[in-house]
Amino acid sequence: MATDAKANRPFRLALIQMGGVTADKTSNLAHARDLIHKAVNPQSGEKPGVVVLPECFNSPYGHVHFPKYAESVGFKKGETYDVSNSSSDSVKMLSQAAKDCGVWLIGGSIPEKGEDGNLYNTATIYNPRGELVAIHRKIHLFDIDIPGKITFKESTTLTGGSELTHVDTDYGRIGVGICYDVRFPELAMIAARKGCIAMIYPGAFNLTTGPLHWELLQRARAVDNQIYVSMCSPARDMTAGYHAWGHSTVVDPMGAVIATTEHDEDIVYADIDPQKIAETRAGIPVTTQRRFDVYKDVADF
Ligand SMILES: NC(=O)CCC(=O)C(=O)O
Repeated sequence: MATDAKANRPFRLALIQMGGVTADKTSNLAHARDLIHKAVNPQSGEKPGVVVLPECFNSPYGHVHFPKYAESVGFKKGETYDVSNSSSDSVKMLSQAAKDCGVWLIGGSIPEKGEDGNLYNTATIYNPRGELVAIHRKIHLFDIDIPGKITFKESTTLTGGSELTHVDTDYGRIGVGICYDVRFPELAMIAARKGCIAMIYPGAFNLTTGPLHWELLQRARAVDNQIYVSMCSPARDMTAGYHAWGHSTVVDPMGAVIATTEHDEDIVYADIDPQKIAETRAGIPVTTQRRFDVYKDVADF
């Protein structure tokens, strides 16, 4: 198990279950900015250290919309990215909001036009100085067909990313995935073994799979890996083309749901305590009982 993550510290996590995403990108960005400011000024309680927006917060969700809303992010791994020169209105807004509010910001996801000309579903992540420190391109595209219920094919216009994302924050290392990525247990398992204290997924499940799988998948990823797991959804809008499940949730390392909501616009807060990970692993020591000598193919990462 990797040990080179920064020292872990407790923090408050805020999930913005944003509503009112329309065809007007400018108004979506303004609303997201207002909600970030609202999230860091809760009526009571401590300021959150990490704030999360949902999947596809600046555009309607659907493959026909991605080409029209796509922006060039321009981030190159390992390089300092000058956000002030960015051509992306979304990146500029998110960077400024993270800086103004002094928080780590997992900026949901946006349709991104990559340097290779492909389109990606991309999360951009900022430190409290407003610097863009990482991006995550959704690896597993949401291509499903449940006859009579839901057919969705992100790959019509999007390309899947090919890198895992682990961000060293002031509170510890955090893994990031996007929505359908949660169905692939390898992401959370590798993140936990690389020292992540949490996996956070901006996401937008639907009314068919949401009731069955949204919470189940988060609890499964948490219990298997003894880390915090959280998903941040948009609010549900029955007038939109895609009906999101909502229920933004935080699950602790024992698999307990410690914060959640229904489907309207809301901000969900939870306290993340690395000590809870240590206690869980001491009590149920699966992290040291693994038998990679028996299933060694899985250990090759
Ligand atoms: N936006 C998505 O990736 C949706 C994933 C989803 O609904 C699922 O069931 O998986």
